[in-house]
Amino acid sequence: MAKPDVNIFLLDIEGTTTPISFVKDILFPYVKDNVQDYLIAHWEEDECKQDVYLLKKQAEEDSRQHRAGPVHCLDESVHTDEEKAIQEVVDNVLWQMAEDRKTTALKQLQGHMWRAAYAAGKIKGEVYEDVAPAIQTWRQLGMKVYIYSSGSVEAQKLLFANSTEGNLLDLFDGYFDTNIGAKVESKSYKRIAESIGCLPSNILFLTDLTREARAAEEAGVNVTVVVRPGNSELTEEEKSHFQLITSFNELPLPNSA
Ligand SMILES: CSCCC(=O)C(=O)COP(=O)(O)O
Ligand SMILES: [Mg+2]
Repeated sequence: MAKPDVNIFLLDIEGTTTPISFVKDILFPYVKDNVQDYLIAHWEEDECKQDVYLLKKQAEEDSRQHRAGPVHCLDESVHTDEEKAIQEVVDNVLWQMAEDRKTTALKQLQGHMWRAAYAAGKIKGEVYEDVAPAIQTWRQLGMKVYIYSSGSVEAQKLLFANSTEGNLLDLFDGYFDTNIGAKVESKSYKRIAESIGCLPSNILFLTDLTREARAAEEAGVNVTVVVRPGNSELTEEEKSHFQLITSFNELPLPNSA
């Protein structure tokens, strides 16, 4: 049953508003297939330099934490310094993606790469059909609606601006990404509440991942787990612990309980 003090919805993207298959089979392969050409084309541009700088800082942190990274075995005699540097970044990006890392550095580069793909009409952001009508109803009832995804804010806006359901940007009051903290850490949800200017108990977070749901709960945020085709199976304990919905239409509206 919805809690009466909830007046803010916080929505995950992958597995919640959007099929996991869109992210795994369309967005991520686009990056894997194009990262080398993208870096070669944009290497001298400020935005790309900033992306590479962040990736290098992350690689240094990973090395300090003894996380296994890619091993470089380039033949010095046939590669220029620039080719070598680009190949190292490509290897790092592919390694992070194979591990499904959610680092801010990786997500920032991915967002910049998807910009061109959306602009060229090569990609359309998939959004479940129930999402936009439900959000419109919530907004008519005076609720505020925010996004919290590991994808960068720019990537989030691109997806919703160029979606299968049209331009949905007007539906959202704001966007959060990992710059506010990781989705599996409870302090991220406290920071989000502070940033919105509300109490954690005013927020209802919708996500497919129970690790994120538990972190939000720990912060005092209300949680509903979204079960969509292709999402990870839930354990019996998870099924009984969390409120579950398979469509946004099933959500009991706050204040209607
Ligand atoms: C903004 S679309 C890209 C989604 C993405 O990169 C990702 O890692 C999925 O994260 P989410 O937190 O939405 O599950
Ligand atoms: Mg998700």
